[in-house]
Amino acid sequence: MIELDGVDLDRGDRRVLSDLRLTLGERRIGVVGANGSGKSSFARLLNGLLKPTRGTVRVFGTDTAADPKAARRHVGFLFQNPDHQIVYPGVAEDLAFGLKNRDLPKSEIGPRVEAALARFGLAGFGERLAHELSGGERQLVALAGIMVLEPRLLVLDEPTTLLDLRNTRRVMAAVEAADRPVVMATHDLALLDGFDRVLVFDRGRVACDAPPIEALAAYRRIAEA
Ligand SMILES: Nc1ncnc2c1ncn2[C@@H]1O[C@H](COP(=O)(O)OP(=O)(O)OP(=O)(O)O)[C@@H](O)[C@H]1O
Repeated sequence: MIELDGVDLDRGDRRVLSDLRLTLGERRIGVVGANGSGKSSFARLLNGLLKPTRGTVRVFGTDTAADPKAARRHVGFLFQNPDHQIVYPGVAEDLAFGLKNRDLPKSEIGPRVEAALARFGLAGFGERLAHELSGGERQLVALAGIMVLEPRLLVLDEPTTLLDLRNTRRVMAAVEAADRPVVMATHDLALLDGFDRVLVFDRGRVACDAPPIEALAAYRRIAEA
């Protein structure tokens, strides 16, 4: 599903990721690490938002640097702040936007938008204005906006950071129910319970790559060192 081969990433004049060699195929993959350890940079490599300085990133066989457009079709990317994602004022209008861009016939767009909203507990929200929704509802709209495009993989960059407990639970229930693989960067270690694999980043390198209990223990050791 995801292959990183000898990947370095420089941002500005700094090396922020070093020599990443990873093959990822699990259903739920967590990414943790201190502030500035490289989690967001790693997530952004997966859909071609950032290109490696050295090495290759392949997602479902697509080289994200050579064909970022195809990479973005494969990978639905959710930002920490849904306001970076929601483009149109109306909820249904916003979800329809991505589908129109994909030249879907008009007759199919409405039903697909309705179905995506219903799936995230947002039935009846189509005519609401996004800026009038709560932060958690907006994050769910942003997630529905990605899922409606049916990407093969979801990459979520700290999707619950702005949310209260109730909305965190709603977003995580939606993530758990997602019928496709998920890569999620987070500072909230409790969310990784039940994940298959967790990567612990430390200063741009993968310091531990293990199931949650072992990985989170390693992360705590690094944080306390
Ligand atoms: N546009 C940029 N130009 C230069 N350096 C950058 C840029 N964006 C990020 N960095 C640096 O890259 C490093 C990794 O940042 P990144 O955002 O990937 O970390 P992170 O683990 O997601 O951090 P956080 O937990 O704070 O979100 C940091 O040292 C950061 O200062």
